[in-house]
Amino acid sequence: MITTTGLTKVYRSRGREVTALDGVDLHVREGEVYGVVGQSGAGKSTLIRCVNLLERPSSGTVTVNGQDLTALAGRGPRANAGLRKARSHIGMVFQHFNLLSSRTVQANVELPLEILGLSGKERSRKALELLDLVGLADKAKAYPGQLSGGQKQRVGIARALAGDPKVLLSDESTSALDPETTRSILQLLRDLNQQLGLTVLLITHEMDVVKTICDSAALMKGGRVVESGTVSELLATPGSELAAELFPVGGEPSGPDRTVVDVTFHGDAATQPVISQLSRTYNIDISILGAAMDTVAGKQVGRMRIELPGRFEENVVPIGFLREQGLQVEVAPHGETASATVPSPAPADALLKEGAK
Ligand SMILES: Nc1ncnc2c1ncn2[C@@H]1O[C@H](COP(=O)(O)OP(=O)(O)OP(=O)(O)O)[C@@H](O)[C@H]1O
Repeated sequence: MITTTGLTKVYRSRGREVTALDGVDLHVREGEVYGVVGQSGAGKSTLIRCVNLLERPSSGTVTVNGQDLTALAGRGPRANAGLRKARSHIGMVFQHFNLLSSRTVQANVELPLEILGLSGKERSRKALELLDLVGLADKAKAYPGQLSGGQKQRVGIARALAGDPKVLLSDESTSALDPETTRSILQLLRDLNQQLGLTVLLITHEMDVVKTICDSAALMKGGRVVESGTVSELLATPGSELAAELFPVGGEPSGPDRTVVDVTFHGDAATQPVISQLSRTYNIDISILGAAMDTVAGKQVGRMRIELPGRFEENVVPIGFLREQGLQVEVAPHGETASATVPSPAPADALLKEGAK
């Protein structure tokens, strides 16, 4: 539904150049909720603004619903009309709502419909229908100043849906809201995604947002996408930074001569009693050092850091057992769990690398 290829944006101001996007390839499938995360300055806002051509990329292409927007942007006087039309099918929701305070809630939702040239009667019908969809039918005549932050964002979402978009772009739409309101807005976005088959591309700096509603995610750093995939794929990727941030597990080994293993559960494996099976099969005591379980896209997933008695060489078979159960298993290198007291001869290091594959 959304594809960017080699998307690059270089800002030039006062003789300085800033490369905000550096060859971004993004693939968002139809009907999915896709989250882009990254630290401040990573290029997230620039990316989302380039997707609907609010910002013109320096190079690369943006295709939305099969239409190359970058080609539309460059073709003479009629180009803008084509781009405006294409853009009307891409809704956008903003962090600070961007509502007009002098207009009623209904008139705010009607604004894009005025631009699309709908008659007064049609505008009114559509706006009321959209306000009903976002749970604000009773606030049509209120002004934005009379609404809570969550209600204002619902108006913003209703307005974004006015052009019957296939795609909704959300730029930190819950960052200005408290946790409970955030949850209700995320739920609304999820409901709209499912009811209307809406594809949602959102940018956020909150991992909880990704955990709550995203099917897929990408991590941006320095204008590049450094990791991307479905949440399940990311969890199954050894060393994935996104997976570790989504399910952070801590915990230090209780002493030397212990093997620390990070186990990722997802899919069917998440519901199997693997830890007790492991303990019974090999007659070993297992300590849980840390764990984070949650439901992502309706499926239980999580990570657990466990400690097995003995060094890695003595645990090769139990670790193999965990892998056979379909679990993602990573053996923590000695240094990472601060077990500096554990001597680490070269052959064991080689095994650790093998074990961490
Ligand atoms: N209009 C502009 N002119 C010059 N530089 C810009 C402009 N907009 C963004 N930048 C620079 O581009 C880089 C990426 O900015 P961008 O706002 O896309 O990052 P971000 O990941 O969205 O950050 P944040 O989470 O803080 O909004 C930054 O170095 C920023 O200073």
